[in-house]
Amino acid sequence: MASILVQGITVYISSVVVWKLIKNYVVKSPLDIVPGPPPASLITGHVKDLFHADAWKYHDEILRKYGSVMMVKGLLGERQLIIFDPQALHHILVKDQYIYEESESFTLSSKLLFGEGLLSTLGEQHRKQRKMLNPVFSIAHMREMTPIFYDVTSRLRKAIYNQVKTSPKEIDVLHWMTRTALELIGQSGMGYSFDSLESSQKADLHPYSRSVKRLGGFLAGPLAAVLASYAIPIVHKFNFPRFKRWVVDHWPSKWVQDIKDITDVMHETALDIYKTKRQAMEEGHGDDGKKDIISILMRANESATEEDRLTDEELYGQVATLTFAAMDTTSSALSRILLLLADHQDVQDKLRAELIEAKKNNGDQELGYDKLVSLPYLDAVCRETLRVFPPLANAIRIARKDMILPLSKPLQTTTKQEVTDLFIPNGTTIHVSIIGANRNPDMWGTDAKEWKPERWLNPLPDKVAEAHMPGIYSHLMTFLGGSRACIGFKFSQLEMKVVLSILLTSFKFSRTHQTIKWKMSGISTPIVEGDDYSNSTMPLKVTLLE
Ligand code: HEM
Repeated sequence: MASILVQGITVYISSVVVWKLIKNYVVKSPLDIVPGPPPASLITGHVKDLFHADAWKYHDEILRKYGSVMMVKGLLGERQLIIFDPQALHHILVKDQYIYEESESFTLSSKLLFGEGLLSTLGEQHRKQRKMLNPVFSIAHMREMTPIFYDVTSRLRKAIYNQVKTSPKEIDVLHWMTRTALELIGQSGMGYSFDSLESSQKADLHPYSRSVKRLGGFLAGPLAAVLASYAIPIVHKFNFPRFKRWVVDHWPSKWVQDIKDITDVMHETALDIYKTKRQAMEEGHGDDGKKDIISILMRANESATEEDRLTDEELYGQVATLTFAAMDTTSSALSRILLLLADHQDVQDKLRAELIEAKKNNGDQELGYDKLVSLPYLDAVCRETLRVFPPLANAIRIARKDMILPLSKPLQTTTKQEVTDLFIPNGTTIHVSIIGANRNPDMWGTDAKEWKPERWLNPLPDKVAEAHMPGIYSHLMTFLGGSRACIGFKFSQLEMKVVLSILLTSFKFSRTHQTIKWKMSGISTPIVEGDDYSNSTMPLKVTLLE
């Protein structure tokens, strides 16, 4: 009986999906039937090229050949835009941000994974959540949290020291950066410990981070795109959670069962953290004066007006969202920096010298927030890495109605027409090319693609400021701009700087014989060339300094 019911539901959902595909991409291909300037003649590639290992070469190619806008074929044959023209980005992310919104498939999938947090809400609800959360990420709170960062990172140093104390060793740096990032968001975000960082076994990765890593593999590819775009919105319309759960439990597909197990682990972990905090608060002990993000948020929420107050579901949603958003992004950035330092030993030596000198001048004590964030060379290395290699190369938005999108610079189509704005039909998918914006030679000069930390030690070219790129960080789009920009960007910088200051004053990092590639679907992740795509690793040789 159960299997007949599940089969019936499968047939129903499949037919609705097939019908929607036909309707969207055959009957109504929006860029064909709506009048306006001819962006279709910009079509030059396929969106899947954005997800290859080393896909930034593709963005560089766009820059070289087409300027700052390119039209590509989507995974299902539909037309999508890749854009990094500054004025167009200002419209998409700031001026008309409520028209160019996150896609329904993204917000609904986020809701399934993280509940009612920042990543899955839109409009008024999102605005209300940001209003409560923005103050929690203030510099004052970052300052207060700095000792927690040092405490966790000292445990990381000890773990690596134990492995390399007798002789240099090959260490999977990504593994350690992921564990550290998770423990840091656990301790400073929720006052919760995911990982003592004592064991050096790979198997000791917390089930939460194992699940997030597996999830990345499952969500890449056309099947996940079709499900997220078509099946999830259909299923979402049925408001019978227990019935939906029953169907998922009986669904005869290993893929679905694996995703279910992964999301269950993520959900249960976040719920456990949230319930413990809520209980401590209700019993009037444990949370008073705690400096972690969720404790501060819960206290602020208690005294907020009725109209601003977040519900329990929304508070739980922030726990799940922050844990996810903080882990792989910052560990990807830190792994990238350490790889670049391994390739540029001169930069590594110079940075180490700055850190040792600063600590010496601080009475051999670890630097506090203000001294650490103002170290010029450390800052230059971090900025330059986040510019050339942003962990998230693209952000996706959907036009919710027909729009005219102005451009900073006229654009030549492949049929040699010049256009100063683009007609964007309702429903068009837009890839905000973060990496294209950050490497634009019109702003950064002819060496825009090169990694040169020194460029931040001198005044930036005038064109950088004149472009008015709407990014919240250093004229870069790495953390995006507008009201959905990354809320944790100061947190991530503090994390990077504390980890680098501790590791580089204790160890030297160099390359092994293995070649590292970067997988670019979602958050960039390193893999060893020739290895399975789902096995992200980044081995480096680590030597204890005298
Ligand atoms: C190098 C590290 C990081 C990078 C490059 C990064 C980048 C980004 C980007 C590009 C977005 C916008 C995504 C979109 O709208 O499509 C975003 C959003 C977000 N990030 Fe980060 N992030 C980083 C670290 C963090 C950390 C450490 C936290 C939390 C402590 C965090 C929390 C969030 C949240 C909650 C959002 C959603 C904001 C909203 O929709 O209002 N991120 N991040």
